[in-house]
Amino acid sequence: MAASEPLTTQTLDPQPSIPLPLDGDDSTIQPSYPPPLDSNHDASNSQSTSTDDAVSVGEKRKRDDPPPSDSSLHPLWKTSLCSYFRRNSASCSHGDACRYAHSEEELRPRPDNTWDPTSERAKKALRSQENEENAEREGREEDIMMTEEVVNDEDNDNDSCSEPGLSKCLVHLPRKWNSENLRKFLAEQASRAFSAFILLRIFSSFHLHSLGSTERGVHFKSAKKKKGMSVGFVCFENAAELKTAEEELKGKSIGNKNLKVADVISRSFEKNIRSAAVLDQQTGETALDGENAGVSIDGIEDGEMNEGDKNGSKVDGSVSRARSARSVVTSLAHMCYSDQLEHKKKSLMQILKKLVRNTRNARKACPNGVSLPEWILKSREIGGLPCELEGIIGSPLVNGYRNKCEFSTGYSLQGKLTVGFMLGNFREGVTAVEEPVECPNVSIIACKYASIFQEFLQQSKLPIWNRFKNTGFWRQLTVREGRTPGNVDVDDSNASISEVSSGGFDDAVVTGEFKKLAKHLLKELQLILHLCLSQLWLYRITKEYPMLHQLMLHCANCPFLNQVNTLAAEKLYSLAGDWAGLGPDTLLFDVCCGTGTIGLTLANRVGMVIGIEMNVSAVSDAYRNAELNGIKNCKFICSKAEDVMGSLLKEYLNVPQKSDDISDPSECGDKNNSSAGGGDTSINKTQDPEENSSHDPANGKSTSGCLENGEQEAGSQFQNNCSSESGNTSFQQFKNVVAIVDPPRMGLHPIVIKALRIHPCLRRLVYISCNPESLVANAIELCTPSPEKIEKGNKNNRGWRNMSNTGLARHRAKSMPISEPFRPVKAMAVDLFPHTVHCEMVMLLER
Ligand SMILES: C[S@@+](CC[C@H](N)C(=O)[O-])C[C@H]1O[C@@H](n2cnc3c(N)ncnc32)[C@H](O)[C@@H]1O
Repeated sequence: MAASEPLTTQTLDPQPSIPLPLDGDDSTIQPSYPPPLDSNHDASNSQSTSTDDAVSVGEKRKRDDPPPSDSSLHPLWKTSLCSYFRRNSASCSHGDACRYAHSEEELRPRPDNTWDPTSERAKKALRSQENEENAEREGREEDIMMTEEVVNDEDNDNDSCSEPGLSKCLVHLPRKWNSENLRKFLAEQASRAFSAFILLRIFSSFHLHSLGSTERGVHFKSAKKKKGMSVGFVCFENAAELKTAEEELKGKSIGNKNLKVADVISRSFEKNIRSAAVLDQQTGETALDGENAGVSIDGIEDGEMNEGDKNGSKVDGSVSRARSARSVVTSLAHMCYSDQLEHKKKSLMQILKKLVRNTRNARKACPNGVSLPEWILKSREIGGLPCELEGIIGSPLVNGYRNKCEFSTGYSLQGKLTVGFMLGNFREGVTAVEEPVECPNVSIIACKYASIFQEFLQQSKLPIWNRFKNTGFWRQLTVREGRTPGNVDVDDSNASISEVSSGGFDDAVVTGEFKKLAKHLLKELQLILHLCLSQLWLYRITKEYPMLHQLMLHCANCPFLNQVNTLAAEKLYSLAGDWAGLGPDTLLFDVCCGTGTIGLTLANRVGMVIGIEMNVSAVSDAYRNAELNGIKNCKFICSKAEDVMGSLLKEYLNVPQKSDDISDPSECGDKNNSSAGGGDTSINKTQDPEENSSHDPANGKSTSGCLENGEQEAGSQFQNNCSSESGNTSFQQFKNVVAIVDPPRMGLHPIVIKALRIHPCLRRLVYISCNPESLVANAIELCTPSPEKIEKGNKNNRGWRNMSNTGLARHRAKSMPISEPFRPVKAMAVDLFPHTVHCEMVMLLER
């Protein structure tokens, strides 16, 4: 029988097709393991390729090969369970020669250290991983570290708790609730309890002593909750009221969440409160409640506290043991750096495998007769990866690498006014702030700034920001350090301190405080660090300037303004440039270009760079950087990429394009413009780049803008004059068109993906990703072969709301206009964030 000829009898494949759920996916896949052990066998195919293997139903193919000796073991030998064993049926006729394991004991781990997913070992590992994750999640939720006062301005003194022990915190409340909802809920519990009590009295034969209505149910003195948070704060009149409430609330659930009552331990905030109170007298604006101010909540028994704790000046150890700034901000810091890199590489490999599984599935879901792309077939040879992951490049600087740190102001678990990192999410009731000194990613300089500012705040007349009440003055300190590329020494630094609202604070007091702060900072910095503070920005966050973009224009060459780890970013971008295959005849699209670093650093290797970026001030920085570095062949379009990508490709590549054709790339650059896009069924029409494009030279009111090199000042209104002068910048000049995309965490907009995919002239795409999950989702759309007939999207289908990103991508791939798919060629991880779980990845896609 020829290898391709179908068997007339059923072949009993030792690896039957077992649908396996995809991670978070709504579909099933065929297991990809084990890859063929020899060239004649495809384990995923139920049809044998070997004539000798053809057997009748119920019989297993026989192999005469003796079992391999240990030294010649194939890496996949016995790494999957034999189907006979799994089915508990008669013993396998291959006996010891069978390539599949006949028992759990015989089973070997796979080369990537995973177990056959059908094995007990794999299931156990999965269960324990899930348990760990649940425990971690629950642990996170239970750690409530509210170190801010929760008294609202409208609350009166009568609401405050006379004793700290009478303050409790309710956990797992609906986020949308406010104080009113919480009070109503508690009141309902009281009336329900009262009804139950009456019924009990009526129908019960036994006598319920002297319980009055007011003694049952949840009665409280005050209850507060802020929308968006999952915790609320309740204060009780006396111990009896508290005890009854705890009993009533025990075991209650709202939605699918079990209500929990957690302790509130008051902290000694008097010192801070008093200093703020001085201000109150001056301005009459902030009424801080010294009695009730600054509560911190955790689940610690009084008995566990030492003397200091009982005074409220020191919090118990267990919360701080569970969470620290170091563990929150740098969760891998407990590993040595080489282990961190290995850990990241392994997780990236797992994520990359999803590209193979999902693309195979997307292809399956589509069309008849479209064969699997070569890279999917080859993936079996490289452990299920879509392409080689060539390795992981470590950060040249492992400690103190962040050149930008944003520190919050707040109270520590000990009630100390602190400048540092928050220990968690405010919505879950965590406002505790801890100093950054133990976080290895923060530089000594940044830590010093934080501590100097913290010192200043102890005696400032202005209060720090209260997240619960949305009041206060000092909120955040941003420290940026200028580092010349290639030089790790700090040569410049600047600090910005944001105050949130000066409304209500006396102008003279504010100005006085600013002066004092500047003096304090300069004195301390010169004394301690012999450093010169080049810029001190005091930000007033107002409606007009919700977010001022800082400029640091002091570094030589092209500063990597948008990246927090300059040296590692250099490596990342230079790799992207190397993979992009650039030359003087290359037109480079730098999509989501930020301050233009990628395009600017590669400008001398290409004919022209077109950067696309939606952030106005980043574009302005890009132009300044270009000007500073004398770069003339870069244009930056200030717009959302989804609004202009299609029209820019059309404009600069000047090629006829029909979306329902696979256009011939050889036609690129020699024809007049014609309509791009069209034929789209998956994307809402109103999002279509053709319709939405504001990149219209004639449209002066456009939201997008374009700065001609060096011609605009920061923040000015951009002229929309960036159309290519057809003929001058048309494709004829550029034989090679490359896109380097560096999107934000959520990845590229579907319209951008579609525009890149359907333009036949774009043969190479370098994808830089700070979130490999979204890279995989985008790559599914870019790489899934086109069906013979595209599916019409159903506009009324709301099922997408519950789909995973990869599920959505598969879905969209089905209705992608017919076009040549890309294929993943190679990938490389670059670690920009040592000690954290984050890792950047570069992938080269070609067609
Ligand atoms: C990871 S950063 C890229 C940094 C950039 N490579 C640099 O050197 O500055 C992502 C950038 O994408 C921009 N961005 C986000 N959504 C965008 C969109 N829809 N269109 C264009 N730019 C976008 C962000 O403003 C941000 O500057």
